[in-house]
Amino acid sequence: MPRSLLITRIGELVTNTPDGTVPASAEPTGVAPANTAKPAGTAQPGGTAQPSGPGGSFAAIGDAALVIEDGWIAWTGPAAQAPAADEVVDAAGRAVLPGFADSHAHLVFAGERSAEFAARMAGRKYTAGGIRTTVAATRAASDAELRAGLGRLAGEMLAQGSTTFECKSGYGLTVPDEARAVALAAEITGEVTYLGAHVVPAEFAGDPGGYVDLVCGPMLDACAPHCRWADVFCERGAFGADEARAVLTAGLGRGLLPRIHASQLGPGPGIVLAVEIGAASADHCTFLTDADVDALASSDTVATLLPGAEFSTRQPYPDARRLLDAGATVALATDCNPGTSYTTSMPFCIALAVRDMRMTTEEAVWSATAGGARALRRTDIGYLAPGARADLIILDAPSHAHLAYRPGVPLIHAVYKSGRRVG
Ligand SMILES: N=CN[C@@H](CCC(=O)O)C(=O)O
Ligand SMILES: [Zn+2]
Repeated sequence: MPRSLLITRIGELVTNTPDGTVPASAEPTGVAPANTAKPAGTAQPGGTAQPSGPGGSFAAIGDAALVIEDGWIAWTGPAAQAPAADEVVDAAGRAVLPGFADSHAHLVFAGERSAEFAARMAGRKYTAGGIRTTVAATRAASDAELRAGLGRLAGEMLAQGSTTFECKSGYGLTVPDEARAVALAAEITGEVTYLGAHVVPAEFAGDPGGYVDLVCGPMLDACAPHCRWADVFCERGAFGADEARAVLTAGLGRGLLPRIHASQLGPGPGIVLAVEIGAASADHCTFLTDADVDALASSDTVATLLPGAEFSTRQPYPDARRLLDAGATVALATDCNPGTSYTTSMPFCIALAVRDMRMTTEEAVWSATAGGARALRRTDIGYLAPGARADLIILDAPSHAHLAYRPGVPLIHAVYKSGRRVG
């Protein structure tokens, strides 16, 4: 018999309905379609779920409980109806949420670029060229140094409630350095992304086509065994549409699913390309055209917004409302990297999204959990109902809204991954 754990006296249990269905054992209330603006609802027991939008729904139960068996959610519902279990945790009125799914992070690097950040705050503009500074430091670092940095950042993420995170290469840009980056990333996450096409390294400045050939050929061969995803920075100063298509098509040929950095620094072809090629996600989406919004709204490609990057580069935030109102699925992620967004905090990104991108608290939490799961094409995380992995967080607060209402405050009381307490 599997050992069971009951978490009870939950003030607000955020369940989510990522696939548009209502969890069988729960009667969620306070349900707001993730794709429409709704006032914050207070979770209460009983009531009826509203039909969900194409991007799934935020849903929550008040005075709730959940049961974990063998690392999976076995039951959710009103605390008064909770079944007995081998162990009991008293949440004492705290909120319980699915763990955050951070679907965009660059964690394998050495050095830091605080001087570049300070110069930007003093008025200098961000350019993709800063990436080369980190490439030089990363190439010079030992495996042990890179592994230590990766472990530190992964620890920060877990402590702030990210139970799943993606990790890209992209600061090596030689065959051995990229292969080393993805191998190190694979030691700590299953969501490893090959980003050999981050920028053209200085030694290929006179031969960008030669670099794309390397990325699509020997570098891909060396990296593919460690990766699930291929990515490309499709932007002026990095790679154009044809090069991006070549890289993502080559990745598909090796079984790597596509995702893309698109329209971060200006409007460009990346979002439409992402939809055309069936990418799981188009990331940044800071500069949107009507065609971009239409393409995202009529596709399975998630728009992953990275407000930490706009915060740290002092750019305008992406227009989340326009995407949501058009029916696109929106995810939030940290974009943790030493250049444009040196944060590992999903709560910080949620606060920015609510305060500065006019997302409701429900939409922001859905996007940071179920939205991130969608962006990673995962059906086992991002929600809490039978069938979901028991990846969850207990907040030191009675409701999810506190994540935006109390910005900068460490609100993560406990973190469970596959039913085991890890933070
Ligand atoms: N835009 C491309 N890559 C990173 C920035 C990397 C850097 O500046 O080091 C990003 O997602 O923002
Ligand atoms: Zn990025």
